[in-house]
Amino acid sequence: MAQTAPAAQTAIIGAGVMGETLLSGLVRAGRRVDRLLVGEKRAERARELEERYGVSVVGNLEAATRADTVALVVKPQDMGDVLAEIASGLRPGQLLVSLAAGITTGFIEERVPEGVAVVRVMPNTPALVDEGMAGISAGSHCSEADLAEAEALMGSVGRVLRIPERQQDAVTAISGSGPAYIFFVVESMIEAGVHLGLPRSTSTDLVIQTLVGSAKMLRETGTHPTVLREQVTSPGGTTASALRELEQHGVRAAFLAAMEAARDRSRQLAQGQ
Ligand SMILES: NC(=O)C1=CN([C@@H]2O[C@H](COP(=O)(O)OP(=O)(O)OC[C@H]3O[C@@H](n4cnc5c(N)ncnc54)[C@H](O)[C@@H]3O)[C@@H](O)[C@H]2O)C=CC1
Ligand SMILES: O=C(O)[C@@H]1CCC=N1
Repeated sequence: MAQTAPAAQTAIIGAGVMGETLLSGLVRAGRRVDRLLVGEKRAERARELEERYGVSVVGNLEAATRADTVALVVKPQDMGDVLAEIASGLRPGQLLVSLAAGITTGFIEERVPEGVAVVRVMPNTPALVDEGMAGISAGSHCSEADLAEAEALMGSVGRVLRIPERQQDAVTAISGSGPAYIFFVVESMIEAGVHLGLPRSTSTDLVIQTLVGSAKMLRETGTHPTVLREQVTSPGGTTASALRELEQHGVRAAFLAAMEAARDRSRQLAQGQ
């Protein structure tokens, strides 16, 4: 009887917020848990993941040696140490997918054997509900098949866009950090509702549904946000009064400054700062 080849094995090294987001997404997408491995430094966290997903948590070197695809999801500052730990177990033909902000494919390629393919990814946390946005860029020894493999990995938890690596710091500032800006706006609107005298639960319901409805309109109508904003803004009405305050408080300029700061921080992380 013909033997079917076992499914490829994927390892996730670093299973904090983003690593678990990827792990849970792969499990939801139907990936067999016995084809997944995790490397995680904190013993308590490792136990938690073993109990929650039934996944094997092993040493980083073992995870990297046994896997075909290795996702690196540690902090940028820990990347050098992890690569030093796993380099001896890596071989040509394997794929390394880094999800770390700032870290370039060049940084990784210098520290692993030649012929190991590297893809840099900037994901975001909405991947937890399969609505992630990931920008992916090929390293210098990366084939179309490698890039497609990384695309499939991230595609199991949301949308994927192929981008030149020089755009990665900007992508980090927009979609990588972006969910935090949105949650910050949501928090601010909920607090404002409480100031206006609404019960907190009412204010929370109103803000969240307004956010979801607005996001759906953006995606489903394809109408430009300026047009959608104008449709809400009746001449001499309430929205115009509110928007004048936002302009006077420099909110638009604040968003530009914030995203420039995030982009610059991503560049600094690349220098190990
Ligand atoms: N949280 C987010 O929204 C996003 C995070 N990222 C990137 O994902 C990476 C991880 O970020 P988070 O998950 O937020 O951080 P985190 O601190 O929640 O997770 C990092 C995990 O790596 C583990 N770790 C540290 N050193 C290790 C080692 N030597 N071996 C094995 N495990 C080790 C830690 O114990 C921790 O569980 C970062 O590089 C970050 O830039 C990218 C996009 C979005
Ligand atoms: O704050 C950070 O550095 C990471 C990268 C993008 C989102 N979180």
